[in-house]
Amino acid sequence: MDLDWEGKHILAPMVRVGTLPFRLLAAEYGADITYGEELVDHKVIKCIREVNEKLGTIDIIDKKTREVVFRTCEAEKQRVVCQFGTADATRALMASQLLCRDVAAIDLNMGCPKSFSISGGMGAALLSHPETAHDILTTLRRNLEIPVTCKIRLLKTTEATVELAKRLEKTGISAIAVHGRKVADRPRDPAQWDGIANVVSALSIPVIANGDVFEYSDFHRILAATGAASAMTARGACWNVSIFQKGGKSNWEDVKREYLRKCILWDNDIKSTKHTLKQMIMEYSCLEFAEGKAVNKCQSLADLA
Ligand SMILES: Cc1cc2nc3c(=O)[nH]c(=O)nc-3n(C[C@H](O)[C@H](O)[C@H](O)COP(=O)(O)O)c2cc1C
Repeated sequence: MDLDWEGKHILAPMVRVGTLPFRLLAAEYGADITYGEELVDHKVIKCIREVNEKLGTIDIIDKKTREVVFRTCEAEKQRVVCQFGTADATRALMASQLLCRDVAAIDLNMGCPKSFSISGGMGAALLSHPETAHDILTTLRRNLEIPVTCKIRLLKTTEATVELAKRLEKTGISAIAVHGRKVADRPRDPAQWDGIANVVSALSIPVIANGDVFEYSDFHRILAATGAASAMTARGACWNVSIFQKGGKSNWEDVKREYLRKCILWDNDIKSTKHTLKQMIMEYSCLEFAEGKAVNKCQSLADLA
């Protein structure tokens, strides 16, 4: 069954941030669809799927190291999207098959500009290899029963972006997220909402607009400016995940406390927990102050608590 992609407020994929506690908290504040952090296919195909009776979760665990690569639970099954970093259709399918019964959709990352991704032919490298992206998406579409989507950036020209988006649409994907920046742009460069609007005008499938949603009212602004079906936020949510709340953001201290409470409840990875807390502190305070220094020193969730 397809997901409804219309009028949704969406948590963007974020490495080291978008793990189970963060996604559940986003949903509690009002996020309709929550993307997990990018999972690299090479890593996932070395994993097994285990039911964790103690926590009530489904865990995708590395066979050798027992590292939890992805953790989810029944409560988010209808809204969690699993994003893959991949450059190969067979590997992408093998990785997807391990967890497709536990998630609402599978997404292909076509926007990550980091050298690790690009050098492996993943992320933004796929923007210049549409034939590979096409191969991956059609393979996933033909073999999976859940919706398949992808997330792109803008290309150098409007024509190129629209041509790519149309080509991807033909693979039968359910929706496409467009981050309104080019590969060379910095996060602080303003997102080009008009670039997203051009893709919306050219496609029939739902477009998810992404870039510079920092307040609840920005969801409506970006939808009005682009004509997109739905809107997605990354940094706005990372800094204060209560951005999804209609009545305005909650107190930052309360959000941090609730995030940590959920991390303890779901036994979240300490590195991911620290990283996320540090992102929050950097935005609203400073890592050099007592709290930031204390978080830096912590080695366990108990220390953080
Ligand atoms: C901490 C962080 C991690 C990110 N990780 C991913 C990722 O795993 N996959 C992805 O497609 N984009 C990733 N992005 C990009 C965001 O999903 C989003 O496209 C970008 O930040 C623009 O949205 P914003 O202006 O709301 O921040 C990440 C961004 C941030 C800030």
